[in-house]
Amino acid sequence: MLRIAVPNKGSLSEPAAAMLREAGYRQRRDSRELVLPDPDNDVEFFFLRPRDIAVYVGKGTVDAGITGRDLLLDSGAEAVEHLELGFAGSTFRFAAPAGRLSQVSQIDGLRVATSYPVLVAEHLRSQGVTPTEVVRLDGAVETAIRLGVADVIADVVETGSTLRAAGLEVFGEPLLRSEAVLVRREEGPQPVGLDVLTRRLQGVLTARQYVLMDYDVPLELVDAAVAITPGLESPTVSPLHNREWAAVRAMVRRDHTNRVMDALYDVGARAILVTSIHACRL
Ligand SMILES: Nc1ncnc2c1ncn2[C@@H]1O[C@H](COP(=O)(O)OP(=O)(O)OP(=O)(O)O)[C@@H](O)[C@H]1O
Ligand SMILES: O=P(O)(O)OC[C@H]1O[C@H](OP(=O)(O)OP(=O)(O)O)[C@H](O)[C@@H]1O
Ligand SMILES: [Mg+2]
Repeated sequence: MLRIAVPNKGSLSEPAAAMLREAGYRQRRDSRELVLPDPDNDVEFFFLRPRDIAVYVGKGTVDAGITGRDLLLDSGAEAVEHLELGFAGSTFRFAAPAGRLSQVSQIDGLRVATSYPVLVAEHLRSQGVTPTEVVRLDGAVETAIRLGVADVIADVVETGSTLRAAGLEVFGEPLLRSEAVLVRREEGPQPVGLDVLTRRLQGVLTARQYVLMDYDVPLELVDAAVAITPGLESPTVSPLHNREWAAVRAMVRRDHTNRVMDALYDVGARAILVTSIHACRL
């Protein structure tokens, strides 16, 4: 039975559960449940703190887990990224009071507050920058400068509104781009069942990223239309009752939907229909 760690709290928790549910797995109804067997799918879920998940996976007590790339790197655990999951995207950045600092080298001799001390210390070392102190805080890191605990912070930035509200501004290049990832143990054989979990999650990613597009097009324009919708492998072209026209079905990137419909209409396609993909296995 594959043992899978899932975030029990925080920003990763709800989207991780939603993704697993879409992939056909049972998910807990009560947020106090800590373990959830799913015998029909031959897996067992363990609800753990997102920060601890890479540690459990690295030690081999669970086979795989969902966490953030930033948390994985900060953990120093013997776990590696197995699959990007496409949610909880963010950057990890240095920030200081607006207008005060412009490059990472200026952190030399300053105090940095962060919830990700390993990641930050390693990054600064790789840049040859030596802060006087890396102060580890649990959260609300943006307040550390105002309260005099640090001169600079390093934290997760999504919209930037938390930084703005604290009068702070990012500077230097991002330390990394993070998102939710499926992690597995670095060493040893691949756990039995991980391939099925991976295919199911990839199916969810594809179903979220693509739509199905159907349209009718005069036979002489099929090649021009198919060039616009090449699909993942090759689009389906079917005859219509009116023998001068064909029906085409292809997968199209969801975020390209309207642009592709405009282009198809311009080449002469009509009756263009778009449908969501509920589930898929490529
Ligand atoms: N605003 C955000 N947007 C996207 N990802 C975020 C955001 N805040 C945190 N994360 C991601 O969530 C993970 C951290 O989860 P964790 O549960 O430790 O903190 P949290 O989500 O900030 O929750 P809390 O602060 O309530 O404990 C990291 O991978 C981080 O990149
Ligand atoms: O760029 P934004 O869209 O503002 O998002 C980034 C903020 O979100 C998270 O904070 P959270 O709300 O989890 O509080 P915390 O600092 O206590 O973890 C993160 O630590 C940042 O502070
Ligand atoms: Mg937080």
